[in-house]
Amino acid sequence: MVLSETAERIKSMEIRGAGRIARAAALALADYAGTLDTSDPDVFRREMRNAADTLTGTRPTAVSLPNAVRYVMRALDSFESVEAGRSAVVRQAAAFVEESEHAIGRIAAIGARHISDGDVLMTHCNSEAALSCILEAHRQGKELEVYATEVRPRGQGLVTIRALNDAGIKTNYIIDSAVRYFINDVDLVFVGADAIAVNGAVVNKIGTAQIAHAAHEARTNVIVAAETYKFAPRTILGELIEIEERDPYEVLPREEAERLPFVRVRNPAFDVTPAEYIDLIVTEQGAIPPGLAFTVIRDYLGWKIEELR
Ligand SMILES: O=P(O)(O)OC[C@H]1O[C@H](OP(=O)(O)O)[C@H](O)[C@@H]1O
Repeated sequence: MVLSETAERIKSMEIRGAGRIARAAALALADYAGTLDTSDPDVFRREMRNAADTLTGTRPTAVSLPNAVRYVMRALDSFESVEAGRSAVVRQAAAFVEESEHAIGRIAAIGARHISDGDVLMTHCNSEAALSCILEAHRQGKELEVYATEVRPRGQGLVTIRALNDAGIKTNYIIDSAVRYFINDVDLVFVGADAIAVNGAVVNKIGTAQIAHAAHEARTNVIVAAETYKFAPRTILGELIEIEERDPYEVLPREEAERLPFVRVRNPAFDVTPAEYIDLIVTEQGAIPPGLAFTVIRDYLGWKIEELR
């Protein structure tokens, strides 16, 4: 697939989910490296950097995307020839995809341990990582019931309830604003993440913070399932994670919006849940309290203190 096509499919959310976006970007770089018709290493490196920038510019919040691109582009830190560079990019992209898919399996195994037989769970949006924990607990024979939210305006909850239905899991499909209405029936909230900051704050689909707040009030634990490559190294430097604000016409059709000149439609795609509303973060390397997020960045994303000077 042409790189620009992958970039467009990520931007339009045809390719969505922080993990899927990361894998699609890695493979797009590998494909692109194969198409570059040059024998000049400098031209090759420049064109690959342009491609990397195109991909990372598609969705600003999910740090899995720049982390994946950075991981693949490390193949070009030093290479003797274009052919060597091309092969290195393809190998690095394949390695990322394999590790990313393996991570989901590890997260499922670790996350399922925190789900008890008879639990009533709540999940939000469509997170491959969070869903893998729920499906694994079900596969282990644990009796489960799930509340899944609709997730306005793009309706990712439909993807989730289809997967839960296909697995034969008793599911309640609710509108986003019904979370606090049902939260007292829920034993555990399980969600994914698009980014995790060094202080343990979790960026995820809009509405997650409200769910976590309602869960905190109801003394219901909140578990976040996320691969280590969703942790955001640059938040160590105090950088904030950009919250993507998407097309207002996803919320209100253009013809209606144009009849309301005094109305501005706001459409943030994510929000930030403070660490104090998160009880556990399950990664493929193990489960940590949000206060230990820095150790993941230090130990798995290669960011040591000296690199920040
Ligand atoms: O990587 P996985 O766990 O699949 O998804 C992580 C998060 O990415 C999704 O964002 P979007 O629907 O792509 O905007 C949701 O916010 C989901 O929780």
